[in-house]
Amino acid sequence: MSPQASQALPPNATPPAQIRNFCIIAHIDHGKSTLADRMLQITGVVEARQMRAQYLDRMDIERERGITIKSQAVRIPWEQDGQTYCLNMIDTPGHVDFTYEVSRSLAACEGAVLLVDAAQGIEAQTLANLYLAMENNLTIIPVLNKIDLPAAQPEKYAEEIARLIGCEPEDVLQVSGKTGAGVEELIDEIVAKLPPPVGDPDAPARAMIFDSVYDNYRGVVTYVRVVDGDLNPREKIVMMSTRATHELLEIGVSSPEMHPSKGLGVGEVGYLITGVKDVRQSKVGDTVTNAGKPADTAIGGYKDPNPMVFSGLYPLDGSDYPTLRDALDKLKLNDAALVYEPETSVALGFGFRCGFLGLLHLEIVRERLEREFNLDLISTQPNVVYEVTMDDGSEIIVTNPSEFPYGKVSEVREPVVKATILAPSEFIGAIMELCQSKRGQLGGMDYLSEDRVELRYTLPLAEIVFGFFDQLKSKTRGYASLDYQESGDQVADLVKVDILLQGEAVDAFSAVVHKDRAYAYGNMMAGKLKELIPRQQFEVPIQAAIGARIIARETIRAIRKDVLAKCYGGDISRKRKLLEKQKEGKKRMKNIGTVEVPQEAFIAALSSDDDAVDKAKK
Ligand SMILES: Nc1nc2c(ncn2[C@@H]2O[C@H](COP(=O)(O)OP(=O)(O)OP(=O)(O)O)[C@@H](O)[C@H]2O)c(=O)[nH]1
Repeated sequence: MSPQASQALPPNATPPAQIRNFCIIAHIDHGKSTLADRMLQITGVVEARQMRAQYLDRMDIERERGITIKSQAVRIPWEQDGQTYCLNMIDTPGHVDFTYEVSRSLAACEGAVLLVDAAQGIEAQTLANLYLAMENNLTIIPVLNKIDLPAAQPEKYAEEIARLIGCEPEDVLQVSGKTGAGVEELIDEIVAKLPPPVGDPDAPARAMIFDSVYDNYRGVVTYVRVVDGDLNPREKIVMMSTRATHELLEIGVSSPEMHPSKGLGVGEVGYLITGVKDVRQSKVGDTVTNAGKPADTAIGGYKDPNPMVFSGLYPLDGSDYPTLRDALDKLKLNDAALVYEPETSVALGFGFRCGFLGLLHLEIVRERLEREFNLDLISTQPNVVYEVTMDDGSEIIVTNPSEFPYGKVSEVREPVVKATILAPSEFIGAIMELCQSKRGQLGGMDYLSEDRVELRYTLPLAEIVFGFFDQLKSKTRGYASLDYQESGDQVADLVKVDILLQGEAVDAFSAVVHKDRAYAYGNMMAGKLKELIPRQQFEVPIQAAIGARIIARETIRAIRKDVLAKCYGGDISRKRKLLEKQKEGKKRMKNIGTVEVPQEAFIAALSSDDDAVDKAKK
């Protein structure tokens, strides 16, 4: 580096030659967090006594479910050949719903540790993440983990990895995050193999945001990787996608607690605090530059988060609606991908239609609402976003099946994904059958070893949303792994099926399904409701319809439920008690026209698990 260049660096910045930025990519449960923890311990970043399992996963839900939702960076010092290096480990979220965040974390690195469980071998997510890393031109360090396990087969899987990335099996390192074996050698390898970051220290500052987290006390903490120039405290910075200007109140590095610094130079990774209160003002993928000396072009690859799956969320108890609204407002501060708007449903009352990145995202949001805000919620069947072109050329975006237009529709498009499925080869037939039944198109098939195969399919996202993963697991006795990425949309023959109670459509049960599946859906829903809705004093027809055409019908016969039937003799207080109880129960009834439907019936009919149906029948 020239002396001039080093002058441009803020006083405490590390010269790029001594920096290594890396991440760990792995399939879920292959031991990424355990390895990251061990690295922090071995390098003395976290003292052994402070160490708690999965130091980097902060949220309770993350720790309980053992999954990593939010990415984060840690600075790790490392001595090698008398030289002190500064390693930045960027933690990537592990689940398909967060692919965009993964890709931004990767873009902040020069290299990736490809971690594979030595007892499991390569899985679908290993591949998906590897492809993303290769797209970002990262140097890959292949590593087998959990070599302490008796079931480990390091030779077999080293061969598999070598064949995949084109190296020798001997080049695959062997470590155990649990015992610490091989971890020091791995850190040495990171320093030796990964290229140092390259950037222009004299150019206007450009830093990429790869994560942004809401903190109750400090507001939004933004994690960045500086590409060119430098950022210093008290400067005015600009977010290039929105042109919004903020003052840099604090800048620093996390190791892993936050330490303020005098600035960040080329190749460095750290955090910024500007006092903004909403992660939407500090978006992942955006470029930060200096307001006084702004850069002309942003770092490529920025994308707005795009909700892929929608579902209605309703409080079980209508009076909780304001609490739900406040809770969503609070969660939004920490979750740039969550969108919602108020919605009313005849069946479920007041609630919100919410958009999520995927099913896991939906589950996490729902769980946080229930746990952190003490809410009981009903969520409607998740659906994807449809684009409808009408005969007159107008376009409608449908995020709620009950708004799907009738008649005069010229074309409907639905989102599709490219799915990678990995499984033992004995299951090829079962997997193909399943994918075919879900309207999948085979894109290709490769053998990773003689008994394990990778299948690539294009599938409608809507089919994946409807329990695909569970079916895949059960058809392959749990051996298959799945990963998918959005891949545009396709024209499809889709119709809306309405469910009518006594001639009145119940919005919560409307669904957009493929034409060939309409009868099956109609019959299934009508059958389920017949079991769930108690008999009334009059006959109630349950019908499934496409527009005005009825495609399925069930009938609930008339009867009044006589709660006193079992009450012989004349104990008036007992009788009164039973009648009171019946009245109480009626409060929990929703009226669809003149039909009274217990809330439990809605929950059970909307839920896919059979226990709920059994419970509601009791
Ligand atoms: N025997 C053995 N078990 C390990 C090792 N590393 C991790 N494990 C275990 O494997 C399981 C998964 O480890 P995690 O570190 O949570 O895996 P992860 O890849 O971070 O998982 P996600 O965050 O869900 O992606 C845990 O039960 C660990 O205790 C290892 O080297 N040896």
